[in-house]
Amino acid sequence: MIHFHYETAGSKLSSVYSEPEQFMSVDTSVNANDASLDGLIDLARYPLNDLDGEAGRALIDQCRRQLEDDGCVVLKNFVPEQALERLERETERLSPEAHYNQTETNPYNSDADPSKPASHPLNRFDDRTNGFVAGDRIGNDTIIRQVYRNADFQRFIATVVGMEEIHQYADPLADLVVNVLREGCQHPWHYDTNEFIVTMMTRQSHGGGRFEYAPGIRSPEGENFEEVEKVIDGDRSRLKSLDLQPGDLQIFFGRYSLHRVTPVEGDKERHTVIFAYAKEPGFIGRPERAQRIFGRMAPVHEQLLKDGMERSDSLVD
Ligand SMILES: O=C(O)CCC(=O)C(=O)O
Ligand SMILES: [Fe+2]
Repeated sequence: MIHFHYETAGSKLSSVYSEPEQFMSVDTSVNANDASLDGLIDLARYPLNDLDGEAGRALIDQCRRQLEDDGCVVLKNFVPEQALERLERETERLSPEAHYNQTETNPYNSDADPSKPASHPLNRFDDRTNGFVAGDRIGNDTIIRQVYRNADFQRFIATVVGMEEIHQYADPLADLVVNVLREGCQHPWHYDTNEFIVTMMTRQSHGGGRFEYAPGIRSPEGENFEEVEKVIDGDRSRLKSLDLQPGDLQIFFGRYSLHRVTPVEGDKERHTVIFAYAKEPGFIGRPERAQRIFGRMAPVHEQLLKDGMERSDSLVD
């Protein structure tokens, strides 16, 4: 029996994007591990299949240290050269399925606050113009889903982020998502709802499309609005900018680090894959969010909407 977990006000691991895949399908069960990482990941450099070995432990240590230092770790060329082309073709093939939901958002994905000045971060809205390919469009035979479902990969991520275990989302739209940025499109300054996300770039644009972030600019102790306002005004003094390349894997704690993807220049799309995991099994994003982000719901969301609305007052956006 599947238990549903809703995003609640206190929830740290909620779905920003995606919604589910074939909910009842055995293939999507938690901890499935039906495909080897051989050839998909550079296991010589990143021994995910031997994390208890010396090299594995060194890798974990290094990732943890970097995450502690600035909430972000990038594993360059995680996907080896010979698999890159297949990977790029894969998201290229999937990208026409992207749903574009052009909206204006502030960094908090919230309403404006008229009691604050126009310059206040809560009142700073910018275009969000990226598209998302939902998880149920990403088949079990794809490279990216094989990586997503792989037990060694999951164990690696869990160990690095310091969680006993992590689980695939039970949400068929939000579990695995391709983020598509076309020419002129951007993902403006924001925080993630998820405590951490794992992304893999599969295609880089000719220009722009840079990932920029302000490490740890806010914390559970405070929003630090003053500093956030400076960043939005163009102060780059505390920013880090990543030159992500296809095949790089990024693990990022986006809840405390303000971040954005700058506008894409040129006619080549920028693609990143977003792997979403949760602390508990059975996690499903809110139906309204699925509708907003993917332009539709999965059957499981419709069911939740029918059954669970009396709990809606405890849900946040
Ligand atoms: O595409 C990326 O590099 C990251 C996008 C991002 O920040 C997000 O989807 O929340
Ligand atoms: Fe983000």
